[in-house]
Amino acid sequence: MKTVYSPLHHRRTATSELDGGVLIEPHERPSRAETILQRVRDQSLGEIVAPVNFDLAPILRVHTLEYVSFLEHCWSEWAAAGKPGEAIPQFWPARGMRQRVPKDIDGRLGYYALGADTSITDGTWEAARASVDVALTAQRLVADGERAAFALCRPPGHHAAADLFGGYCFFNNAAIAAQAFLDQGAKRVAILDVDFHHGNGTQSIFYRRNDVLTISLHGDPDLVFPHFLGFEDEIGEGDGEGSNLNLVYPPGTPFSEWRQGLETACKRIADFRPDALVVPLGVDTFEGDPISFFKLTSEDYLAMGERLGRMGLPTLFTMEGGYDVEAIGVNVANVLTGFDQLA
Ligand SMILES: NCCCNCCCCCS
Ligand SMILES: [Zn+2]
Repeated sequence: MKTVYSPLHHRRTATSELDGGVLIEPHERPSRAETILQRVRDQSLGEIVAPVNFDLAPILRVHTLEYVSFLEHCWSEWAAAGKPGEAIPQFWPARGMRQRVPKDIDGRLGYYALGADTSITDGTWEAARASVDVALTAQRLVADGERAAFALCRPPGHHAAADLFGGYCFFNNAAIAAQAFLDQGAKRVAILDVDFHHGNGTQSIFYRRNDVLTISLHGDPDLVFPHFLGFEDEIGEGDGEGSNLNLVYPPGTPFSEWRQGLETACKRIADFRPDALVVPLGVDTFEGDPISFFKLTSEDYLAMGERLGRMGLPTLFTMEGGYDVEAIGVNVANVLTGFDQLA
């Protein structure tokens, strides 16, 4: 399987993440992508491909123009306001407040943020754009006939909604790629999010549509980020009713439990008869992950990949979460190896 990678992810090197009331070194750090890339190379999983540069058009098929413009100018506006640290939202249009975009950068940051865990810094825009190019280049490989491709995206994307950033995400790489399949003639696309956290952004982007089936297996939002979406009664709305499936699991969930959800998801996808499958691949389901609570082992990722391969669908993997940096390379490569073994 080919891997698409861009060194421009290094432009996203935030130094602060607000966590537990203090600023820590961000969990979502450059070494994640470098560790994965090294393992892909060590395992000779396939060619490493540089991305093609795309313009804003594919992004604007998913995200609003105002949001994109906010992301492009946020850092310069923040710096121009003389703020000493990295751009961290502090004020939100909370319940009972007006849902409008103010002029002031503090107000604009809060309007477009779903959390304060994701600092915006110099270079974030460039890295987020490159991450979309990585996803769209991998999508093009699959659309042109590759059985599968791995978009080594950083920053990740599955928490980003049409006009929301957070959870370390800015552009929803998987949603943009899914929309690209449709714009290139696909009738139906399935998105199966295996990250530990609910793919809230992806769900909300396609929630009222029936041409994209969105499925997510994740930790109980009552107990973990994103907290306010991802419950099992969210099945889609309007034309999209029945096109969203959330499978929620408790702390300590092992692969033996998790894989039953994977089976349910695979059956749902087979019934949907998609032309392509997009897999937002987070490996923060790993037993050693510092911010999650499932108990998958590194070997389990081989079985996960193998099951996905058995779907027999053109498949695009987009890198999402996974914060045990020591283990992330093995865990990601195991999914891809498991998938490929059926090639
Ligand atoms: N104390 C943990 C803060 C977690 N912040 C959001 C997690 C985003 C995961 C993206 S896959
Ligand atoms: Zn995650």
